[in-house]
Amino acid sequence: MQASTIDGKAIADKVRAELAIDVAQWAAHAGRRPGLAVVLVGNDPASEVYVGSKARQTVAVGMRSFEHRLPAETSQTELLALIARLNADDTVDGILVQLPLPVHIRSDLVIRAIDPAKDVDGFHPENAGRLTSGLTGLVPCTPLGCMLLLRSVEPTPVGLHAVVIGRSNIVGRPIAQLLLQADCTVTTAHSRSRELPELCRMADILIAAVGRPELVRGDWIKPGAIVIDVGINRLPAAGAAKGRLVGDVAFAEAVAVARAITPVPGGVGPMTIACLLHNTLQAARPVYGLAELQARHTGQTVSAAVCGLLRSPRRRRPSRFSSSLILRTSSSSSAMARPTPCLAAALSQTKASIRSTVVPRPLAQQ
Ligand SMILES: Nc1nc2c(c(=O)[nH]1)N[C@@H](CN(C=O)c1ccc(C(=O)N[C@@H](CCC(=O)O)C(=O)O)cc1)CN2
Repeated sequence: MQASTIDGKAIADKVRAELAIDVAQWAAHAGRRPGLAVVLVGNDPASEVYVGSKARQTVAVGMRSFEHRLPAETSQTELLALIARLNADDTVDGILVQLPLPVHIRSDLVIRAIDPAKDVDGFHPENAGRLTSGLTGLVPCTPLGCMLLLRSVEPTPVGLHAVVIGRSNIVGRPIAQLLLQADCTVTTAHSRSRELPELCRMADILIAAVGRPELVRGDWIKPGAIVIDVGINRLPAAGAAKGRLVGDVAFAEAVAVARAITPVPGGVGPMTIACLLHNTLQAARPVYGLAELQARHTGQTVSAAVCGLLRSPRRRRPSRFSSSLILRTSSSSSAMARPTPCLAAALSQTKASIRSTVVPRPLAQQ
C-alpha cells in the first residue's frame, strides 16, 4: 500500500482563508480587530522565524499583531510585568509566550501568569485541566491541528486504537485527551515504555511526538494505519549549510505501509500557526467554535459536528463562566452567524447538550 500524503500546508491555507471571513465579520460587529500579542525573549533562530511567521499570518487574516521582542537578559520579573500589562489590555485578545524561554526564566510561572481566557496556546493549567475534564477551554494549537489533519482522512475515528508516542504538556498529553474525546481507544507511550515497536504496530492511528529523528521505522507501522508525525528535527549539516528537516517517523519507509501520513515539513507544522489564529478569534469573541471548524473539514453540518462533540450534560462548564454561542447552520463559510445570549438558551434550541462550542470567559470580563 502506498499512503496518501496529508497536505498540512493546503489544509492550513484553507483554515486561514475561512478564518479571514470570520475575522472580518467579527471586526464589523465589534468595531475593532482581534489582537494577538506574541512575546519572544532572546534570539533563538528558530523561535525568531516562528514569531515572524505568526505576526505575518496574524495580519494576513485581518487581526492586529503586537510583537514584543525582549533581550535574552530580560528578568522573570520584567516578563511577568509585561504579561500583567497584556492581561489588562482590552485590545489584546490572545497572549502567547514563545517557547523555549531562556533557562533563567521559569516557563511554568510565566504560563500561569497569563489570563486563561487569553491563553491562546492552551498551556495554562486551567485550560489543561478543562481539557482533561472534558470541559470547554482553549486547546493547544499543535494537537488541535493534528486532529484536523486526522479528521481530513478519518472524519469519525470512533473506536480506533490511537497510540501517542510522547507525553509533553504541549503535544502528547493534550492530543491523548482530544483522541479520547473523539472516542478513540488511546495508549500513551513514552521514553520508558517497553516494546515500543510492538505497541506501535497495534495502532490504527499513530501520533509521533517525541522529538527523535526517524525513530519510528516502517516495520513499526500497522498496514493501513494513519500516521501523524509531529516531530520537526533538523539533522546536522556540514559547514554553514542548514541541515535537512525530518520528522519522528522514517517517512520513506512508513509511506509504503500506512494508509495516510503527514510529511515533515508541510504536515503538522503549518497547522500550529493556523490553529493559533483560530484560538485567537475564539478568545476574542467569546465563542468556542470547534464544532464549526470540524464541520468545515469533515463536510458535516454543524449540528452533526456538534453531536459528534457531545458528551453527557454532566460535563458542562462551571458556573463561574458565562458564555454566548454562535452556531452556523451549515458547513458553508458564508452561512450567517447566529449569536444566542447564553448556553442554556442554545441548549434548548438545539435540544442537545453542547460540550465543545463555548469558550470560557470569566464573568468579570464580560
Ligand atoms: N508558545 C509556543 N511555543 C512553541 C510552540 C507553540 O505551539 N507555542 N510550538 C513550537 C514552535 N512553533 C510554533 O511556535 C512552530 C513550529 C513549526 C512550525 C512549522 O510550520 N514548521 C514547518 C517547518 C519550518 C522550518 O523550515 O523550520 C513545517 O513543519 O512545515 C510552525 C510553528 C515550539 N514553541
